[in-house]
Amino acid sequence: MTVYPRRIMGVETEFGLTAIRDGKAVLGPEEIARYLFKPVVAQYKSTNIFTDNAARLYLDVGAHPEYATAECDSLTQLLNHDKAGEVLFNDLAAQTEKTLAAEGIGGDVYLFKNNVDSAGNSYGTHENYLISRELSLKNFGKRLLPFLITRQLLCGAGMIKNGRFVISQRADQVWEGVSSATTRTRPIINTRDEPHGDSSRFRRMHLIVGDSNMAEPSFALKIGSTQLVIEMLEADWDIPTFDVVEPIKHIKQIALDPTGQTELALKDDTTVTALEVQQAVLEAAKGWLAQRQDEGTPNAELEKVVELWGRTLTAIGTQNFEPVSGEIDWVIKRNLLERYRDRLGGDWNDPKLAQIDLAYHDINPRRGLFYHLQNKGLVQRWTTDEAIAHAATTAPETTRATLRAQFLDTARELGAHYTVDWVHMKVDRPEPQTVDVQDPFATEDVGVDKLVAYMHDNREVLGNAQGGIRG
Ligand SMILES: Nc1ncnc2c1ncn2[C@@H]1O[C@H](COP(=O)(O)OP(=O)(O)OP(=O)(O)O)[C@@H](O)[C@H]1O
Ligand SMILES: [Mg+2]
Repeated sequence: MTVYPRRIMGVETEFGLTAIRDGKAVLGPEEIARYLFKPVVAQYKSTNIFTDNAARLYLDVGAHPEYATAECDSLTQLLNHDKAGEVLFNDLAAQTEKTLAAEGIGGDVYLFKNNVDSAGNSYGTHENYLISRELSLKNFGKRLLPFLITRQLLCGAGMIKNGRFVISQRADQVWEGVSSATTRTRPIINTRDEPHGDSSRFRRMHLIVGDSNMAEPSFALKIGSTQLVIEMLEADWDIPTFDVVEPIKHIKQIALDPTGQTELALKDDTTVTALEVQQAVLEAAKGWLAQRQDEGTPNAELEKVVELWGRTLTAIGTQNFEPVSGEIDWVIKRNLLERYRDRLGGDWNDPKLAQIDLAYHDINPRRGLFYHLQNKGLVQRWTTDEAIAHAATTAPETTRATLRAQFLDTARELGAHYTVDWVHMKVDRPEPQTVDVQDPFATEDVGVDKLVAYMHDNREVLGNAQGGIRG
């Protein structure tokens, strides 16, 4: 089986959005979303565009703006591009506040990187991992499930729900293990076959089970641990298998139990705890990493992942969370909420606590509670502001995304009439010319070079700078 130490990955994040003036929402959800996208529409005539860093920024049906990172091939790079999405949306929010003020509507615009709004509606954070076409996704997915249902112990974002603290926001929102339908049955692993690449070689595995993360180390642990498990399964590494009878029932129970002691019933009539599953997978990952090919995500980064993974499981086992209190989202948030709860009289149902819960996810670095903690040095960094700022303007240099960025750069500079998606790039004039890059690992492509040259050669007759973009 092909093992991909260098693997294409992308993360899609939907955001919560509202504009508040004097404590009240000033516009309906769809209206405020339209305001947020006004600068995008003014520039690109569309609410579905590829940005200069080759990511996709769009407004789907409903009112949750989405950012899908460009294709990345290593962990910290993906983190930088995920955080770049916050930067771009935060800029749009600032512009929207100015427009609202100018129109006499006023209000502060809030974007929340979380997964549940105050009415209980859920929106997603989707992880995409390239895997080989040789794999049966159904089988592969089933073997991943025990890890995925317990992964929330490492990287849940936590929230108050029905008067108590739960460690994951999304655990309640998935209804199935592995299937091909997204909206109707919300499977943890979506088998819908849209590889965005050569379908004879690649699959794109689409996971919808994770929470959005604010803390950089939590994001790194979520993606890094998953990468290691995928590699081990591809390599047929000796990784313990757990035939869990009812994974979906357990995922909800695990969210309620920060001790990790939830008993998972196995098909051989024995049980294992959620924490034991994670410990067993971590032990296997350590062995794997010791001989892993140093490609894609550097082994040095994955060693940091494994170290944090171990420290987190120890914290859960001993219930002494001090050693991870600046790294794991649900732990950081629970500490914060408990401090306020005690001050407010001890009731988890206090509406002020719900506000704090939400304010943690505010992406505005000068206002959000998470950023307040990070700016004070109470939350640890995995990357730097400089690297994030670079990712906000520059496509990943090591994947197909860099080709898309070159194409967009020329097309936009010369005012070409063009369309683009993950695979295709097309210029309409003077004659329609389409190039597809079916290999997401490619950083050079003769067809793209020719298309760029074609635009330069025909700069006088390229179009009227309308710049229609297809997602
Ligand atoms: N071959 C690939 N393997 C893994 N990930 C990929 C591949 N090609 C693209 N991606 C990533 O997949 C994500 C696709 O995002 P997009 O929002 O367009 O998702 P979708 O699932 O195709 O569509 P939608 O969200 O509209 O249903 C991006 O983050 C992108 O970087
Ligand atoms: Mg999407």
